[in-house]
Amino acid sequence: MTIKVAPSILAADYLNLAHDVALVENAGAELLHIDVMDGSFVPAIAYGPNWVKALRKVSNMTLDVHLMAVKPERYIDEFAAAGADIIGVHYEATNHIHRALQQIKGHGIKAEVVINPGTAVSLIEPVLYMVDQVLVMTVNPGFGGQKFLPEMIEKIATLNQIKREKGYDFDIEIDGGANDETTKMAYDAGATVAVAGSYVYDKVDPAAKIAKLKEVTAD
Ligand SMILES: O=C(CO)[C@H](O)[C@H](O)COP(=O)(O)O
Ligand SMILES: [Fe+2]
Repeated sequence: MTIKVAPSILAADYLNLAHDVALVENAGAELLHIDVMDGSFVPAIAYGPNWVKALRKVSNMTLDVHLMAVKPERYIDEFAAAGADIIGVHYEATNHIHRALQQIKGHGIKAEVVINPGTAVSLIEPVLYMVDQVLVMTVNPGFGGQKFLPEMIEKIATLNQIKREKGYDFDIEIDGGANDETTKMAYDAGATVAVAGSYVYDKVDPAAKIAKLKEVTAD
């Protein structure tokens, strides 16, 4: 087994997005990570549902939508209709995380709960029975190109232990600062999906970077 790779289009060439997406799909990336930023939960603004609709037309990859938005309930239906396969909502962004996850599942797609570096795994334990994926932020959300926080490895191990003890089968995803070294560390702790933005889209050879992530996590 190897880690599944989810290139983040935040680091792609926006004017040649179709090309950059095809490149990672042909290189074996399983998911495409789409960062949605509302200018409030995080300072930046990025990618509305029309982008997901357009990407759906050109890609068969699993479209992995990371909603960095306050009250994400307001946007779930639109992103599901646009063709998202997975929608992730931040624990910190809503008073009603359980209801938001129910809303996602109501569309027949995968539901993901996301935690910031400052949020403990114990806070999301009550919803772990109902999620398909847990995203452990390995940087503070909002920007690409930040440094991986090694302290987050312990959270991955804790989630992996809960998964085994309770018989859950959610994926564990990391997002932020992924490279071959940090992805290997996360994989060894139990991560099953790595989002990689700047590491993959380094303008040199995205296919080689994906191959490297697969190589270092090959069992
Ligand atoms: O959610 C995100 C930022 O909030 C991005 O997915 C993340 O930053 C990916 O970029 P990089 O791999 O360059 O760290
Ligand atoms: Fe992200």
